[in-house]
Amino acid sequence: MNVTWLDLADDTPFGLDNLPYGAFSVAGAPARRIGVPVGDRVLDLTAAAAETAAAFAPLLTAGVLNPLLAAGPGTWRDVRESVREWLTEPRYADRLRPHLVPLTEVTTHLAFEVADYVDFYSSEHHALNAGKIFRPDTTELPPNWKHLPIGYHGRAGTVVASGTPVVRPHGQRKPRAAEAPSFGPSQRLDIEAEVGFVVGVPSAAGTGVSTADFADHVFGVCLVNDWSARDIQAWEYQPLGPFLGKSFATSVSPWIVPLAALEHARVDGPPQDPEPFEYLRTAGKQGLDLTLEIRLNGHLVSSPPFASQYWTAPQQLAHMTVNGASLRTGDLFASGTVTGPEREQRGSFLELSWGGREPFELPGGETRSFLEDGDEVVISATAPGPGGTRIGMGEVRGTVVPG
Ligand SMILES: O=C(O)/C=C/C(=O)CC(=O)CC(=O)O
Ligand SMILES: [Ca+2]
Ligand SMILES: [Mg+2]
Repeated sequence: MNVTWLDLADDTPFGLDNLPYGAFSVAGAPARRIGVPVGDRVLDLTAAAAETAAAFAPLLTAGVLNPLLAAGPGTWRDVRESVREWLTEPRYADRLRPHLVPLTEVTTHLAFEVADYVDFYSSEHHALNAGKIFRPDTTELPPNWKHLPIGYHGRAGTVVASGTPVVRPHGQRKPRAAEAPSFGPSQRLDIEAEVGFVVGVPSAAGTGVSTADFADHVFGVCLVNDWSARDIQAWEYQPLGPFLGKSFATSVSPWIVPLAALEHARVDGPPQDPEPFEYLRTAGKQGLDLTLEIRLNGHLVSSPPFASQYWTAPQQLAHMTVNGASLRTGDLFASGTVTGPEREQRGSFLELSWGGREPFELPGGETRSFLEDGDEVVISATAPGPGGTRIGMGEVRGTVVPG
């Protein structure tokens, strides 16, 4: 649907309306470069910017997106417009063709150096399910849940690139029926399918970022798998919240989709009752109609709808800075597990197997409650693009290896 000198399939997830950014290398040349997937290739943006003597070329030589993230919305727009121009105007074809690498030949890496990492808890369906499973006497949301987007600060240093093997964590756990805790490898290793937001422009301590200023700070969106050891988590988490049950690995997808590519995905968030405090109010469409898919060993096990999240990303950002906490370039905040109202829209195995009490079936007759060694989980997502097209968010992949 776009005019381009490239050979692009009409239904490619990486068309000219998408143009996400990531870091990659190729065999024999380990230096990391910034790339933009288009069709079945990756444009080496580091080389293309140098080739065309673009003013922003120096922002693309660090092997991570951080300098570009820090440059802010004006530069983000310039880069996006330049890439579109390069890929549409035939006069660039000969100069840029050498900088297009087949996607199958690249190794992707963490796209940005993660500064701080925050994880929220913004799906009402997930919060209700998790409450019922972890706290069987609970039938309702916690009393604070509809007043503020609950979150916790996670471990930035263990955010890993898609494809990084996930080592089964060891820790303390105490099944409800057991008298005393025991120590060993987690027996309830799980996933959480989430959407991550990547901060570009920092904010000063003491100021806070209003919901209206979201797009002045946030660069784009990725997919997150917040690996969770449910047995370690259940024993350790009260009263301070998640600690070792979630800090061993958090996987992120390689391509960061800029907010500009998600204009057609914007939808109203669900109605909020009670009306939130002034600093959490928003106007316009602040939700995103992303459809996630979770595959276990190649089998589709769930399709969580992101549009069903109660709290939106601008509200999460406003909340995490309302106390005056500053933002840094590379901060990552994740939505929390994305779970919809239906069984086949649950974003964790905890929910799919209802705490292990209802193992779910895979094609071929196998069943699962939690992850076994060798299991591979792939979370992918698409978003509406212009004219009925779909934009690909890529995927985040990880295989469990014995601890
Ligand atoms: O309800 C609980 O005790 C625990 C919930 C979670 O583990 C979820 C969490 O990490 C936040 C989220 O991903 O929604
Ligand atoms: Ca989580
Ligand atoms: Mg984690």
